[in-house]
Amino acid sequence: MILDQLVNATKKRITRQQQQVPLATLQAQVAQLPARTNFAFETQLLKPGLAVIGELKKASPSKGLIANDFPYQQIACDYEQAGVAAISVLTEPDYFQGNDQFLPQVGQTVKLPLLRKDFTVAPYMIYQARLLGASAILLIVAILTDEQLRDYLALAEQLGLSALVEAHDAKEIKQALTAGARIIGVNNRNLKDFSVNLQNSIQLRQQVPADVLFVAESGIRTAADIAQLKTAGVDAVLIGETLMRATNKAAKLQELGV
Ligand SMILES: O=P(O)(O)OC[C@@H](O)[C@@H](O)c1c[nH]c2ccccc12
Repeated sequence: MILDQLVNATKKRITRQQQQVPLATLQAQVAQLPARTNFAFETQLLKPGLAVIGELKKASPSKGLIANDFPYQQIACDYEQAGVAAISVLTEPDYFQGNDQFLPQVGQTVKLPLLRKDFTVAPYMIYQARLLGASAILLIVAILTDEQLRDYLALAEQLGLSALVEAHDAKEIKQALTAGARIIGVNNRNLKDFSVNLQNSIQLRQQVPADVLFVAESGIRTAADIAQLKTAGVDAVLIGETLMRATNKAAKLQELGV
């Protein structure tokens, strides 16, 4: 199963990194940073209207290479000018051709809050996210225990990071809510078999109370998709491939009607 492979690869990578730079070093570095309390990612999604999170993703396990040419700083600028609320940056190297350094480099280029899109499996990665300049991290319910989910949410909060908690079904939404998630993303792509169904986020919308932000993720391609998601009352959409493949990001967003 792909999700297991992603988790295993990430655990290996982080173990290796932790041997080179121990957790205590990252903690000391974070302690030197000014406290951050504005939770910019969440603030952006709270604004009225449908918020768009544009994703920087060169490749993916389901689609292979998406962008041969990947001028990520330029794309980030284009996203910002096109009016997205935040940018999701894939940092996972083995399957998504991401890189941790995309975060600080994109952070230098745009003012928008950045989501570190990776498979968070250790507190180490949350300290990394803060040091790399992210405003938010991704926590995937399916790969964490309830205890980890709660602890990682608390750590993120303590470091001034928002957390997008990703669920795929009603049970996982309940786990996310119980853990105290304030932003829940419902993935339309099943990370176990890659199948995509836009109805997943639409059908699950009502499982999330109005005071928790709801993000519809994956497989969003057309104005009709956006119209349905708006009717369902989602707060935000996370769009990767459709925007990555569009030469003119602003025109694509206009076409989608967001
Ligand atoms: O490219 P798409 O179909 O628009 O999907 C974007 C985003 O939802 C997807 O990249 C994603 C959703 N959850 C993830 C978890 C890890 C990596 C990637 C993802």
